[in-house]
Amino acid sequence: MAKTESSKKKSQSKDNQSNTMPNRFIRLLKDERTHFILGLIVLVGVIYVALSLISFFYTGAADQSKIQDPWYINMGGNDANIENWTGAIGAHIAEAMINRGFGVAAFAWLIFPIVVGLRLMSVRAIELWKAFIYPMLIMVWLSLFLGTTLSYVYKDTFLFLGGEHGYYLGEWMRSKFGWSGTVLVLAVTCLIFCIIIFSGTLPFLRSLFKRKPKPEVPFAAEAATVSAASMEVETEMIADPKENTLTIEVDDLDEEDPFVVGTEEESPKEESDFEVVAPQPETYQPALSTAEAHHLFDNNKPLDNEDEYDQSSLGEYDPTIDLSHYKFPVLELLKEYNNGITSVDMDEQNANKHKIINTLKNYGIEIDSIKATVGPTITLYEIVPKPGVRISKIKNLEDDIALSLAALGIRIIAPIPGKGTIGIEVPNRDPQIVSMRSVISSKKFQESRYDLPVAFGSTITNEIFMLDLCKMPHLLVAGATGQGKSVGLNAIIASLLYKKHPSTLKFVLVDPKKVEFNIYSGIEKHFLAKLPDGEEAIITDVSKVVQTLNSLTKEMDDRYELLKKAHVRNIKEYNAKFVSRHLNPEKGHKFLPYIVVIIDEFGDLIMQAGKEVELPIARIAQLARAVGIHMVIATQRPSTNIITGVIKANFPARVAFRVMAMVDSRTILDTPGANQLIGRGDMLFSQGGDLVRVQCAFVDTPEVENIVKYISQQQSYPTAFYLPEYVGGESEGNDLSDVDLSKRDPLFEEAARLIVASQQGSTSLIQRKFSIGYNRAGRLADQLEAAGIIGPPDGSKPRQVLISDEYNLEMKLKNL
Ligand SMILES: Nc1ncnc2c1ncn2[C@@H]1O[C@H](COP(=O)(O)OP(=O)(O)OP(=O)(O)O)[C@@H](O)[C@H]1O
Repeated sequence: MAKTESSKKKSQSKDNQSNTMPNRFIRLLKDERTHFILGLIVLVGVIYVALSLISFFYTGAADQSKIQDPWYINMGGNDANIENWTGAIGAHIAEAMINRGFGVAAFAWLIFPIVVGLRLMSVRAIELWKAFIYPMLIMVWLSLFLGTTLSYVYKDTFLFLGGEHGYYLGEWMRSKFGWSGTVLVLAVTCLIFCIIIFSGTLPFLRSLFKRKPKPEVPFAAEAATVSAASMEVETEMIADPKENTLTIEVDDLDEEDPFVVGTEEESPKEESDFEVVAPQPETYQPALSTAEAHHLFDNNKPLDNEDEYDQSSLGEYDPTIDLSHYKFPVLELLKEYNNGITSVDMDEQNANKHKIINTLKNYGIEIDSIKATVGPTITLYEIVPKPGVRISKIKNLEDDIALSLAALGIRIIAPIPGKGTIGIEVPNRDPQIVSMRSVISSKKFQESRYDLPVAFGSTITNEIFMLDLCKMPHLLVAGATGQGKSVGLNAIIASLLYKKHPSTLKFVLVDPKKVEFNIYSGIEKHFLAKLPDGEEAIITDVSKVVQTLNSLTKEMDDRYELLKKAHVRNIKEYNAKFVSRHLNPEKGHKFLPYIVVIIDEFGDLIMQAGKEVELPIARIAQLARAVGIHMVIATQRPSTNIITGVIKANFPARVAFRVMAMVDSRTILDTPGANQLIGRGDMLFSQGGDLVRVQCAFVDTPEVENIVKYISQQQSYPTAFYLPEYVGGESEGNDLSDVDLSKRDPLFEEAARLIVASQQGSTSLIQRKFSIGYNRAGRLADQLEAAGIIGPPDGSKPRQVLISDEYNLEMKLKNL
């Protein structure tokens, strides 16, 4: 009972406290209605003052003589017969603001109270400092301008257009700086205000200093101008023919623009600055003549020009000597699909820009700027969100943006690595073909000094995308059927054919589908490698594939043997030593061409031959880099039973064409993305985690036929390049296929370290060191052989140790 009494008292005293005068007053001030009423009062005041100012122009002359006290200090003065519409007070306000103050510019005083009023009424929230500073700057300047220029009429009029402020300040400036100084100050301050206040000023001023487009660079100008005109877009084009870039700066005056001039939510600067860039291929060359092309490629050949002949007569060996008249394929064999130039459809660009901005806005995401880079098939919109926007929020809008743009293949990169922006990739309405010809004729390809140059195509920013297969060192290509895989493989082969002499490169082509590589049979004696008893150089039969792969592992072991004898670490050093005649051919030394193994539909092989194929592939992938054997394997079934852990671990470079499911993309690239591609050669390249979106160069069957015909008509070697005969099939090979590396002996790693440290592949050493029986040591040796750490048994001699140091061993153990 007593408790309730005391709590009652407590609540009463609380009520009393909250009802005290100051509290009530604070509540009143916070009340929404109070704000509205105050805002309304301020706006009414503004209207009153505005009317007084307007009225001043009509009644000022008549009232002038009645206003003795302009600042209205003596309010009890004679106010009779004042004609100003707002009475004596209004007349005095107008007189003070206009004539005694800033002239007509005095209207600028009204902006700030309007903004305050609207804010109080919660009608519009505009930043107060902007509403104060900008009008003040304009008022001071305008008053000075009018006061200076119209000073001579001040004596004859009741209306001082610049006010006394303008007049006296102008007088003072003229006395200090003279007329010309005053004009200069006015001009410069005007420019500074414009730069601060209007965002279009700076691009406009810059464009005045930039070079005008030349008539001989007409690309895309027409399209852009036509569509720009139809959209009432003020478009300014700057084309630099030397850099082959086209920059279009757009001042979009579209009334649909969501910003309202003068509001702070979207200032004109932020959305009207829409830069569209369509970088052109760095050096696009029109078709070279055959003669020029010969010249070009002859110069590029590493060892096939006349200088080298001279050097060989001085003692250097020339590996190309047998086919010294070999002519590299010429550009004319390839087709021109377009002029290699990306045109810009401003209509599309602006529409996409608006849709992106509006979609983001619908989800409450404001942006600072947006820029478009137009590529051959994809446009990259780079946006800078306003501070405070969470990146994951934008990333989650992928589907909504795709829906609003009604386009497939939208990819959001948030953030773009190395830049502070967010990228939205949108497919172009009219995708352009990147021709193999434009890629081959590019400066980058022509001047490349890569050992195995592979030109894939063009990036979004129209740069030629090239890689050195030697460095990759193997490549995994995957993509659903019909998305451009075969074209991609042909592009790889074609770029190598354009750069390599038959003496320096051999292909092993595996084609279980039997249709893709048949076209290359014409260059068998120039460029293909095969088994000595192989009838066809293009391998289509699964049993032949197994034999060929095993033969390649033998070639690899033989090459390692040669490298070891020559005391060099890799094929490059070996060949250099051989060319300089430091290696005796009588001792089995020979010039070693690179071998590129290309396997189309690797999935079919794994399904049919399983481990028989996987193990040699894994072994070659692990070891063959140093001896110049590189693999490109392609599959349209990117499932985990085909792209196994062993394959993935050994193929760090991967190309993904479009796949149908995100899980497939993850299998190939370890990340989603390939499921969002648009097909027809749209691909993602990944190495070490970095993803690059590339439009694969298109090379059609007739073009490949032309290249093959051009080469096949020339003098060739008498036969294809013969791979060594594979002899270990019945004995060690069979034993090894029984070895299951997933069930390794617990001593496996210790034994491997022992063998590599001692460089002795001896089973009895393992037996002794670990005090184990002969059978277990033998099993360990077999496992070490299957893992590619030691070679096969060699009679009574210890087995060869294939790993030279502990570092390489650790890498290998990690990948097992
Ligand atoms: N880079 C490209 N540029 C333009 N179009 C392309 C490109 N690559 C492929 N295409 C188009 O896609 C079609 C299919 O390409 P391709 O034959 O390479 O597919 P694929 O993935 O090898 O299919 P499959 O696995 O069934 O052989 C081509 O005929 C061509 O029309």
